[in-house]
Parts: sequence; C-alpha cells; structure tokens
Amino acid sequence: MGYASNSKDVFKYRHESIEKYNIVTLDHRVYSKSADTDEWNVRRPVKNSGTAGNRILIILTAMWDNCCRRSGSTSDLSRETVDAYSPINRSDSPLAPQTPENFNYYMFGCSKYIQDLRSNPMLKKILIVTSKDDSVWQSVTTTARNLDWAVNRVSSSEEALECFHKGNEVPAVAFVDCRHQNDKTVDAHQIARSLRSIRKNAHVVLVALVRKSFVVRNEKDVTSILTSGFNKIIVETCNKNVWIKELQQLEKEDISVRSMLIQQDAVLAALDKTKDLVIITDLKHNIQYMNKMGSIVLGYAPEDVVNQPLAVFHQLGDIDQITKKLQKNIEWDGKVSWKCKNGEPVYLQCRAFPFRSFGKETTNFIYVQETIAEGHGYPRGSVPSIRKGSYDLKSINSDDFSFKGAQSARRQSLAKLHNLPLEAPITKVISLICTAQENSNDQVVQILDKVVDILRVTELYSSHLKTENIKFDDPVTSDLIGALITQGPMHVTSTRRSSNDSATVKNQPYGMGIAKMNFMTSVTPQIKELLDMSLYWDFNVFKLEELSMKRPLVHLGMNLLMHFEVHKTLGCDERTLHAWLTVIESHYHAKNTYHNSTHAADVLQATAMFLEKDRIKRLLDQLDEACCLIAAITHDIDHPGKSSAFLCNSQNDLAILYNDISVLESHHAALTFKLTTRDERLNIFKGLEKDTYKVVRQNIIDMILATEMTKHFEHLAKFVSVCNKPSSLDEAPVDGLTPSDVSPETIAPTSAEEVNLVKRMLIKCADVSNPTRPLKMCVEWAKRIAEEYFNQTDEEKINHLPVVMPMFDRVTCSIPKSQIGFMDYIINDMFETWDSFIDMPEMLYYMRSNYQYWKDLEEKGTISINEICKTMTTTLPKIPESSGNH
Ligand SMILES: Nc1ncnc2c1ncn2[C@@H]1O[C@@H]2COP(=O)(O)O[C@H]2[C@H]1O
Repeated sequence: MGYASNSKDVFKYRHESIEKYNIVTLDHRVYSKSADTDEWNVRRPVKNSGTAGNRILIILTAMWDNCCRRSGSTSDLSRETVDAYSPINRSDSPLAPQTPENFNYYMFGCSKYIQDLRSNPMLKKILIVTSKDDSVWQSVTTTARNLDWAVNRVSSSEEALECFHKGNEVPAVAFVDCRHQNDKTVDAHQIARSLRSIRKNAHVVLVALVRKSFVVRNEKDVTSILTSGFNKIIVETCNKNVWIKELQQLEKEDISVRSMLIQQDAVLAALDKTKDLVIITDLKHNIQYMNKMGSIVLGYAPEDVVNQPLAVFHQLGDIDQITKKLQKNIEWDGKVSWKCKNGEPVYLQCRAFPFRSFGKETTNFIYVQETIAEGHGYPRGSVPSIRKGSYDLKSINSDDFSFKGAQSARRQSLAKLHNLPLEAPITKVISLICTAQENSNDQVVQILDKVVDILRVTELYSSHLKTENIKFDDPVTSDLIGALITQGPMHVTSTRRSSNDSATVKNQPYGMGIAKMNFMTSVTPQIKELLDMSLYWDFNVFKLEELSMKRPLVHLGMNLLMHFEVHKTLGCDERTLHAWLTVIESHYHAKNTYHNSTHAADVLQATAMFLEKDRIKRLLDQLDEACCLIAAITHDIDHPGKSSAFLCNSQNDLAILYNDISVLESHHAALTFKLTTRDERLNIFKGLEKDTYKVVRQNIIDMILATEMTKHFEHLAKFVSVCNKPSSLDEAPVDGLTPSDVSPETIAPTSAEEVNLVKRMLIKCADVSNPTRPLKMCVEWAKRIAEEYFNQTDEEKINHLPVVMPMFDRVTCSIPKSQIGFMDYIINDMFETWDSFIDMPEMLYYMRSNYQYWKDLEEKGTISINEICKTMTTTLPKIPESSGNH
C-alpha cells in the first residue's frame, strides 16, 4: 500500500508507475482498475477488512493536480476514464477508515449500471451557496444554464440545508463559497457536516469554491475541507472556459457516478427485497455482505456477520468442499446447511460462484440461496429445501403495515369460528393463533397471519407440492421427479391402533426354538457368512443375489424374520415362513432390472436396520416390527417393471381395476393378502386372533401404500411436522425443564397416528435407500433403475404410447444428472430428516459422498453407465438377465 499525505509524498509516487496499484483512492474516492479494459472504475468501500493481494495508493486530488501542474505533466490517472465517488473520509461516517491499512473495497460491478446522464436530467441541478453575489458566481450561473443545468442560489447555511431537507428539489451539486473566512452566514464546514450526517445526502456532490492562494497556502486547510465532506475544491475564476470544463467534468464524473450510486442503492434495495438469501465474502471467505433475507432466515443482524468467517455459520462446520471448488474458480451448486442464531440448522439450495470485479483474479465469492419460509423456524430435519413449495414471503418481509386493519378484521372473523358448533381441530388451532396475535408485535402478527393463511387451505400437506409449482434444474430431473410425484389423488387407508392392541396369537403350534437353526443349516457356508452381515449398512445384497441364484429374498427374509422373532409374534413356524417367502419371491419378476426380489431384499435389509435403532425400538412393539418387515418384503410384489403411469396409459387391467389410482401399490398390497391367505400352508397370519389380524392387515396395507411416490411430500411433511418435535422442545423448554432434561421418551411421538407416520417414513426410506448405500451399490442401483426406465421408454415408443419420461432414453440420458435430481428432490431432505430421527450417521455419510461422486461425474461430462462403470475400480455384479422366476 502506498499512502500520500502531503505533496512531497505524492511526488514520490509520481515516479512510481500507477500501474503498480490496482486500487487507488483519489480525493477520497476509491477506484479500481479493470484488467480487461484497463479502465479505472469507482468502487464502493466497506470498512475494516483487508483484502489480500490488493495494492492501494491514496492520493488527494488537489495535491495531485498541484503536483501535476508543478511537474508540468498531466495526471497518469486520466480523469476521462475515472468515475468519481463521494468522500468516505468523514470521521462520523460508518465507512470512514481508521487507518489506511483498513481500507477494503466492496466490489459491486456497478460501472455496468451507470446510466447515461442524458436519460436522467433530474440530476443536473446546482445549488450555489454564497452570501455575496459576484462576477465569479455570475460566470458559473451563466455557463451552467447554457449547459442546461438548473441553477438555484441561496445566501445562508440554513437556507442551503433547508433545500436538502425539503426533499423534492434536492440539488445534485452544491457549490459553497469558501472564500470568505469570517463569513458567519455561510459556514462551509457546517454545511458539509450537516449534509453528510444524513444518509440520503451522501451522494450530493459538494464543491468548495476557494481563492487562488488557498491550495498553495495551506495543505491543512485542503485536508480539512475534504475531510469535512467536500468532494472537490475549485479555485475561483471568471473564465467561462474553465467553468465549462469544470461543469462538464462534474457531469461526466460526479453526476454520472451519483446516477450510478442511485441505481446501486436500488440494486441493494432489490437484494434486500429478494427472497433469495445472498451472501458475499472476500477471498478469505469472510462475509462482506448479507442481504435482509439472510437476517430474516438466519436471525443474525448484518453486524453479527460482517467480517466473520463464513464457516462459523455453516451447520456442519466443514465448508471446505465448497470453498475448494470456488478457489479453483468452479461454481458450486448444492445444498448448504447454515446455522441459525437460535442454533437450528437451515438447509438451502445454494449456488456459489467466484466473482472477479477487476484484475484477473477472483475478488469475491457470492452465495445465492433459494429460501422459503418452511426453512425458517422449522425443527431440524425440516423440508426447507423442498424449494418447489416455496411460500410467498412478501408479507413477512414487507415494510407495508397498512393492511393491518384488514388483517385484524379477518382475525376477528376467524375468531368467530371458535363459537361455531361444528368446531374442528383446525378451527381451534386458528382460534388459538388469533388469541396469540392479540398480544404480539407487528412482525409476529404478520407471520402468524401467514400461518393462518396456510392452515386455511384444505390440502395442508400437498397443495404446495404440485409439480407445476416446481422449477426443475434440468430436463432429466423434471422427467424423473415429475413422473414420480404426479398422478391422480390417492386415498390412504388410515390405520388407528389403540394402545391396548397387542400381538394376540391364537396358539403356537410349532416348535419355535429350533426354527432358525433348522433353516440356517440348509444354507451354504458362504451365504451364512454373508448373512452374518445382514445388520450392517454395507451389507452386499448383490453378493447374496449371486450366491443364492437370484433368491436373495428367501434367504435374507428367513434370516431377518427369525432375528426379529416374527414367527413368535405371528404364531407360525419356520416352514410356513419359508413357504410364504418362497411364494412371495417367486412373484417378483427376475427379468426386471430394478424391481425384482433383490430390491425387495434390499428394502427388507434397510427396514431391519431401522428397526434396530433405539428410537424406533422404543416406539414400535413386536407386532409393528413384524408388519414393517412383511410390508418391506411384499411392497413391490409382481411389479411389472413399468410405472403406474405406463399401466394407466396402456389401459392395463390393473389400471382399470384400481381406477388409475395408486395402481401398483394397491396391487402389491392386494396380491400380498391374496397369496398369503388363500393357502393355509403359507398363511403366516393364520395364528393371529381376528382383531389382531385386522390390525396387521391395516398396518401392512398402509405401509405398502405409503411407498407410492405421488404422496412422497405429503408423508415427509407430515412426518416432519408431527414427529420431529425434540428440537422445537429444545428451543422452548417447558415447566422449568432444560433441553437436556427432556428425555427422548418424554418427547417421542406416541399416538397411533404418529406411530403410523413413523412406519410410513421408515418403509419409504428403506424403499429409496439405494443412494445412501456404499458407492458401488449405489451405482449399481442407479444403473438398474435407469435400465428399467429405458426399457419403459423403448416400449412406449414401440407401442406409440405417451412417453412418461422422454429424457430417459438410453442413448442420451445422463445418469449422473438423474441421480443428482433424484437426490436433490427426493433423497437428501428425506434422509437428513430421517437421520435426525433415528441417528444413523453412516447412511448420511454415504449419501453425501455419493452425491459428490455424481456431481463430479456430471462436471466431467460423464453420461452413460458404461463410462461410469469404467470409473469404478472394481466391477459390479451384472444386471440380472431376462430369464424370470415369475
Ligand atoms: N437411484 C434412483 N434413481 C432414480 N429413481 C429411483 C432411484 N431409486 C428409486 N427410484 C424411484 O423411486 C421410486 C420409489 O418407488 P418404486 O420402488 O415404485 O419406484 C422407484 C423408482 O421409480
């Protein structure tokens, strides 16, 4: 950094090339040089944050011009290419730098927004402040008017300030007479200080008119004039040519910059109104700017975050993978979890990119994040980044309180609902909110109004999750998620189980004690060894598929059903279980690449692992466990390898039978009971009491139907809002309890409906857990599902049916893109939520690293499965061949 505080110093720098510096502060204006155009552009300063690598020179214009004149040369820093900026060096200014070392400049690329002055004539207004009209002012006035300036003159400090306070006719430039030292009516310093103390006048160009002797006589006076808030010092003259030059310069530099700053203010205001959360950091990843939405969502005031390392606000504390990418000048796109001031995490879809304001190097990093209201204040594991369902934050963020009257009237009418005889729980809730509003501040009232608005819609869980509300990032994702979550409405059978329900078994006619042993002796040692790993997340179901000759479900099923003593719970024996599993497995289509019995075994294995988790164990009884395992085993039975949409489009018998509603899932559930109950030899339910069987049946049907993806967001949202209570309790402990006093038992969901929500979530997670498995398995599943989608597309094309997912064409489809889309929209949120409930870090670990793997492949432009397989160090088992076991 260079710093010139007197003309001698400036002389010193005259002999240095100004090219050495990439930031110059001239006359307290700040310029930086563009590497591309070699032009100097104005920069807006921020206080106290050093930027590595910037070379800064500070010069005062008056001295600089003086030096130039004395040295007989013109300024190296051509005035023609410089945009000016108002002074920052006032001691009362929040932007005032304390020492030259503290200078840093917030790059805002504003030169792009400079408006042509001609389009903004409002700014060509001059105010002359002088107590003495003389030939100098007459010369200024005439010249200015000839150049289309509007000129107004006042004769005292008070009148001058009045002009600025009035508002409408605020002049862009004020010339203040500083030639008469003892002039009591025009006090230049007072005018400057008063003006600069008001923020809206920060951009007024203040020009001091001084005597010829002034600059040469006293450098201290020059500094004092400039530091009091003046931008320019002009020496008195009656020479109209000089005034033409000065006025043109004012127009080109000062006024155009003012115009630019006005627009920059507008941009900043827009940033404050946007629903996106914007953060800008410097090169060291220290936050330089965060917009208002940042404060709203994260809960920090701007001063809490400015100059703080970004990592401090990152929930997982490791923001390395993002910053590394940015440092390599690579844009980053993905989920980021930020830490709110209240300690809660908020997950946002983020696009981070490097920004080069000048020079060849990056100067800043910018993070733009989609925010939605769900993300704010939701407990851990919320679904904020289901960006497709964003709320309108307008009212929350609005400064306009004028609609309060209307809101209050509405509250009153809502309160009347309370008195209606048909009072429903939702009206009670709304009424309670209305009561709470009475004693709340405006902001809370507005937020609660929004809450009430949301509660009033009929489809509480699904209305905002329709595909038309979702903006997908790419067509593959659009196809996939669109196909998964759109279909006609489905009625979910609600199972209510009273707390007295228990597994009631008619009798236990079989020798249970030896059941497991008998079965296990019939498997090969290799399979046995593999099955010993059946309660580990990296269990290799493909290996079992291979060793069992594509009968993984019977083997794993026997192993796990015995482990959970399902035979005891149901009151059946090993042989029935084995026969049942054999028949069930035989109704899975081995020719399907994905929806075959290996998938059922995989879902069963995930289900078993979830059932082993403490939180689940506390919640579910043995009958629940049995239902979960059976539902997992049967949930895709007789899957044709085509989607429900395909069946509807092709007018398949199943679609006709089930009226296009939940076609596949209804079929899976119905067939399960048909197969199981029609033959006594495989009826695993035959030992159950009638009422227990009813409960079991309802439970299994409910879980199988819950695997329907069209209801995905509904199930997820319900689970989040009802079951993820602990963190909300953490926030507001009741009855003197601290969060640590609240044991999981105290807060675990207990109602039958809440238990149902957990079971639905459990099977849903198990069903799509493949992206959270170790990489090799995750890739294999991706390959299998893509192959099945491709087959469907092929068949649709051959049969001239509507193509449900046109992007899933085996020649063009990008597998990484499809996986990223699937994870972005379906997997990541759901598993973060599920993990927050059951605590299974290995699952999240694989999910995150797999996601990164797909991202890396996408970046490299890898598309096909063959290319992907080449990137894997070891080869994976082959896709099953078309010979079926069906
Ligand atoms: N890795 C994956 N990539 C894309 N889609 C998937 C993946 N895993 C599961 N799915 C889809 O998610 C759906 C969940 O329900 P289904 O098993 O009926 O069908 C599944 C597939 O359509």
